[in-house]
Amino acid sequence: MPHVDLLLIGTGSGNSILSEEFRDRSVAIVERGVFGGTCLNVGCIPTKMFVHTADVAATPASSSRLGVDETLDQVRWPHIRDRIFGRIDPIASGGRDYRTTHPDNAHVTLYEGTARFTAERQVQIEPNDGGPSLSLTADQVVVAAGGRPYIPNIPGLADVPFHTSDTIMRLEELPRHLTVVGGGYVATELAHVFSSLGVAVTVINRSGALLRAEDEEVSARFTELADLKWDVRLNTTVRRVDQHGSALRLELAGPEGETTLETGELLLAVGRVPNTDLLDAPAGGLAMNPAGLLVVDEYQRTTVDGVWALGDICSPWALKHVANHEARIVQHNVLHPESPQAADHRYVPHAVFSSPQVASVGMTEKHALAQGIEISVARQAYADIAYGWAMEDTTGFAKLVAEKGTGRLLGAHIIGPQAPTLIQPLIQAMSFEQDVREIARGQYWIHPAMPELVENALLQLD
Ligand SMILES: Cc1cc2nc3c(=O)[nH]c(=O)nc-3n(C[C@H](O)[C@H](O)[C@H](O)COP(=O)(O)OP(=O)(O)OC[C@H]3O[C@@H](n4cnc5c(N)ncnc54)[C@H](O)[C@@H]3O)c2cc1C
Ligand SMILES: NC(=O)c1ccc[n+]([C@@H]2O[C@H](COP(=O)([O-])OP(=O)(O)OC[C@H]3O[C@@H](n4cnc5c(N)ncnc54)[C@H](O)[C@@H]3O)[C@@H](O)[C@H]2O)c1
Repeated sequence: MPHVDLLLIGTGSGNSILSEEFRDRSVAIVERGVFGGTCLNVGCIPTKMFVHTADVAATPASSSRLGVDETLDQVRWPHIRDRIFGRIDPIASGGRDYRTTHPDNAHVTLYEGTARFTAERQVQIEPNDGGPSLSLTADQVVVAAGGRPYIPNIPGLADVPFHTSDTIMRLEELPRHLTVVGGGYVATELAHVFSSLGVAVTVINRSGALLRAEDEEVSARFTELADLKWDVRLNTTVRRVDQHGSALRLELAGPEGETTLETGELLLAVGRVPNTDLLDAPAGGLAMNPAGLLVVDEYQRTTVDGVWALGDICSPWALKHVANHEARIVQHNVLHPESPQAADHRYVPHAVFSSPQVASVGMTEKHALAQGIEISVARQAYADIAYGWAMEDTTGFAKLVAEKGTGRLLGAHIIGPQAPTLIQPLIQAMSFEQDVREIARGQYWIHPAMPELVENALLQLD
């Protein structure tokens, strides 16, 4: 049975581990899908390329309030789709070619197939081309096998065509109507994309608010604004789906009782599941938590000696910046076992690139109160800063949660233009434990730029 120094499962964030310091080690990589993983091929990168395009397409709809009357003449979907994937696909194949043919990677073998544990640090690989399976052992294993869309158990689903985030971005043509099931990141980002490109969108959400995990005021504002653009059905579930001519017919149960809805395309965006089942983690001795994530300690060590994990296979955040951070930790710890580093998960921020945009770090007001912390809460509207006047923004705001007395920032939540960019100084403040008074007063804030939103929010804290 072949043996390698290092076995890497998954080429998303895991692929970045192989620096030149690994050149004297034999390495095997196993990848069952497209080289480069979720973020590059079907996740962050294409979605944000579509989101930017959608933002541009949506501009005419909001420009008349500034006295500029614009119209959207045409959306050329095949051009947009092919422009985006015409950039991404060569990066994925280039990454694969680099690992398989470049002399830098003479010590690396890429196996294209599915790895499944058969013992500790031992896998069986089922090649994608149907060839004979192969077993492999390794001194060290890095599991970076990510996750995939969760497919809910809806009667009739197996007999109809439906989409997940893996497929919807490659549609042949735009439908007249799209139904999105879910109310989280993927649902709200892709609803924005398709509605801005001219598709009528219905969002079906099981709970009573979109982006329900956000601070309550942010989630409520987002839901209120979404309702103005999309047909939002809250507290509603899909009971059944059937093909009806060229359309799909959904049977819904919601506040109005049982209703039906006809739609051109169906997008399921109801969360993701880790790929631990495909790996047969228990056969490798790897412990999982109740959510199916691999159990790791602060050094990203699994429960088996010499086996490490990173990213969506073990991380409750399922965010690319977290996977990247964990990849750097694993890289260091595999190379320098004598001085291991711990991952820093203290203040993990996130952003939702919908319309409006949302960004958040740390505790919501509700979480802080639940912990019995005495808090000061500040709210600053975009409408009350100079750049907000320039944009005629009437709905965005920043909300800060700080500990009373100490000046310690506990959480920051922004909804509105450029929220993911505006929040960065607050992430920095929390990570470096800066006093909010010092950040507000101890530096210049460019006038009249958008970060005055953050400055003014900080100045309001008690
Ligand atoms: C639509 C969408 C948009 C997103 N947008 C953002 C965003 O804006 N910002 C952000 O921070 N995050 C975003 N994310 C999340 C982000 O993409 C993931 O957190 C990140 O890509 C996870 O990286 P990973 O390396 O853990 O896993 P992946 O990139 O999923 O890599 C895992 C790889 O392992 C392979 N694999 C799995 N099982 C096996 C096996 N048994 N054998 C061999 N290979 C296997 C898979 O084929 C895959 O290529 C988005 C996700 C989606 C779906
Ligand atoms: N901007 C970003 O960083 C970004 C963008 C997209 C995805 N992601 C990552 O990918 C993950 C997956 O995104 P997502 O939007 O699929 O998940 P999510 O967890 O954000 O949202 C899932 C939604 O589906 C609903 N839901 C769950 N089970 C359901 C069921 N059985 N029936 C009906 N509704 C159900 C939930 O109430 C929620 O509204 C995210 O958690 C995030 O980590 C990140």
